[in-house]
Amino acid sequence: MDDLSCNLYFLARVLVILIPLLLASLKLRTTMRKHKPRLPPGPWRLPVIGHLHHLAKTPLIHRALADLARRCNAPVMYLRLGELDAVVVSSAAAAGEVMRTHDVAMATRPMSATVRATAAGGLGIAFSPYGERWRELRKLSAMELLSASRVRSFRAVREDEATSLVAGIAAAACPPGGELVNVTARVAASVSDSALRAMMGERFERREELLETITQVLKIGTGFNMGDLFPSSRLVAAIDGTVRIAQAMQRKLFQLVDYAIEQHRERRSGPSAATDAEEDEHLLDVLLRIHVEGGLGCSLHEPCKILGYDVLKGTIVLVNAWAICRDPKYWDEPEVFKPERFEEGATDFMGTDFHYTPFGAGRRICPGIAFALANVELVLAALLFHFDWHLPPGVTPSELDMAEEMGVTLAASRKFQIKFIPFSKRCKGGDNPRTGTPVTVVDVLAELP
Ligand code: HEM
Repeated sequence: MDDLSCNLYFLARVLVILIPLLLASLKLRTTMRKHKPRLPPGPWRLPVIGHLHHLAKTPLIHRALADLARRCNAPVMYLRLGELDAVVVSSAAAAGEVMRTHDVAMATRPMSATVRATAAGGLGIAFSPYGERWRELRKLSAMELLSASRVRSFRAVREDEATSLVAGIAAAACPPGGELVNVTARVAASVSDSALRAMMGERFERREELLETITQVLKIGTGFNMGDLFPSSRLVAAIDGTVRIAQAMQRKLFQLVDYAIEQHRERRSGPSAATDAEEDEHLLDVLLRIHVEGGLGCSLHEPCKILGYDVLKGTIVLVNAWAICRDPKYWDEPEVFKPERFEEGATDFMGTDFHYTPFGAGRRICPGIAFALANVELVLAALLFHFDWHLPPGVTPSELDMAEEMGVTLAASRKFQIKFIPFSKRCKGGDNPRTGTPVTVVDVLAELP
């Protein structure tokens, strides 16, 4: 074979290999373009950190996300947060698609490294992946722990705690003391005691430690620590240190719960056990019974579309309920305190109106609604009934610092000091017109619908 034939033969062989490859790559590109997901819009991003720099202005992430969504005019917005893909939902219509239309696909909560450490990998109901185990836990909550009849059974505990709260404030507020009262701390302690007594039947000896640990867990579990955003990097996790702190907290929580179980078991087997009425069953008894009797997988995020945009498998979907609750599209003067906006009862808070979802919605809606309402309603009604509330001298309502603190739940960053003036008749133990006896918190309860 001469040189020319040799070259032509070589060229032909190259072409025979290249042309199919080129055609295949062209076809792949056309197919990919045709099937390229239509991701939601988002702001400009940087390498490595993605969109994190847009959130650096404030530690209050919900505010930064709301601001960004508004500026991008994006009720559904895509963000790359370090190594994580996230979609932020900031409108009621999109929230409805997440929590109703795609309820099943969204039913496994994302678990950041910090949450994984504090929640022991998702053993409890709140972070258990959607599946058989979660269904069992949910059934247990609905039928045994948080049912309407169980919540009713703790009525005496609630009334007792509310009475102590009112008495404590009255003692501090009545002359000659007449001091300012830290209402945040007092209400938090009272509601916690009520919940702990419902769980164990007694005040927990190590209550302060337990409440402090829970408060810390709620503060660090937001999912926005550096270790959460770069989960594959051991270096970032080591420098950030939050996961290590979370592990220590989880150990502490388990220790405290073990202690509570032991204390409860001892009490149940002690001399008073025989006199305990059968209906005197607390939440810990129910759990221990089920543990003895026996009883008690993971389905992930399918890809789906929200308002026409593709949300890919593995994406974290954040419904910014805070932003939706402040959207003038749904609320008249959203930043103004107007309790009368709820008077007609036109807005549902049980997960059907997606512009107001304080308890969430869909499959993972809060199962503790009845328990929560019974406590909140009584405490608020008792304090409003017994006292006139005043701000500390010289402070006007517009000067009140209403800023919130970042955490799993958003609490006011500042403790509220209130001057409580007992309504004089009630302060002196005035008469209940029906019974002729002093008005008590039980009378307040009776007035409730
Ligand atoms: C005013 C008080 C409360 C509020 C505002 C509240 C709010 C919420 C919210 C927003 C969720 C997430 C729902 C979702 O993902 O769609 C939730 C979940 C949950 N809440 Fe509450 N909650 C309150 C009180 C309680 C109480 C008193 C209990 C128990 C005694 C409780 C137990 C739970 C549990 C176990 C979950 C996780 C449910 C699951 O993942 O299946 N909550 N709560």
